[in-house]
Amino acid sequence: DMSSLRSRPYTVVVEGNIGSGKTTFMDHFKQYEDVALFSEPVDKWTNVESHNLLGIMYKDPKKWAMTFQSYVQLTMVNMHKQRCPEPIKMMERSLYSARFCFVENLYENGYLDGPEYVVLDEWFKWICSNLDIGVDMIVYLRTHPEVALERMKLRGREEESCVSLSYLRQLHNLHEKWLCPGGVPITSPPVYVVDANRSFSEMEKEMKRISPLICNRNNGSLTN
Ligand SMILES: Cc1cc2cn([C@H]3C[C@H](O)[C@@H](CO)O3)c(=O)nc2[nH]1
Repeated sequence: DMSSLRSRPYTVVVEGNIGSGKTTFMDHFKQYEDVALFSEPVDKWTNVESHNLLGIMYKDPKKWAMTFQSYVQLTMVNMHKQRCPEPIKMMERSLYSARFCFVENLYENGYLDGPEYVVLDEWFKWICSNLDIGVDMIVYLRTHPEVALERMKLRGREEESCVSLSYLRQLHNLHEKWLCPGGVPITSPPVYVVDANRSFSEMEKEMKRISPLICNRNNGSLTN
């Protein structure tokens, strides 16, 4: 079959605000042996040679945003390039949300200065044009920022204790601008918007609706 011609597995990226339910959504796919799950390497971001980059970034974003986002970019490239034997690779976030949501937001808030923003963007452009960082599908867990805030508080990640509703609103708007400009989901790569404001049991139904789109891929077929 044509799958041997593919240099990478069919890649699905799960995107969404802080507290949008990405981990819960991805846990549903543990039951499929054809799907390899790659979670955000938060454990790396909170312990790089004993430095908690996530923590210091939230405590002093002006000073540490560049350092943190530079390391996030490295770990996300690593995740994109991670080979997996399974035909389907599902990633939590991507190089793209790093650039279009988080870096953009930090720059808009003045936590990244012009030179820092430009250098991160130069790295991003070089990576995109020199490495195969292809994404075949995006699942966008869309939430109201108020819902995301409540979920984030429930989870209680210490580093996020200072994250405000306005910060989540900014990130929400940047996700919308990137994935559904003018309210219309982009088609390349295709974006499946999931209403993630709903309860877990209702989300289960959504996952059952989405799963066939993801799991019944006959890889490499030209008639995608
Ligand atoms: C790609 C990417 C993920 C990501 C997460 N984060 C933050 C948001 C959450 O508080 C935490 C875990 O997602 O890291 C960030 O500031 N910049 C990021 N860039």
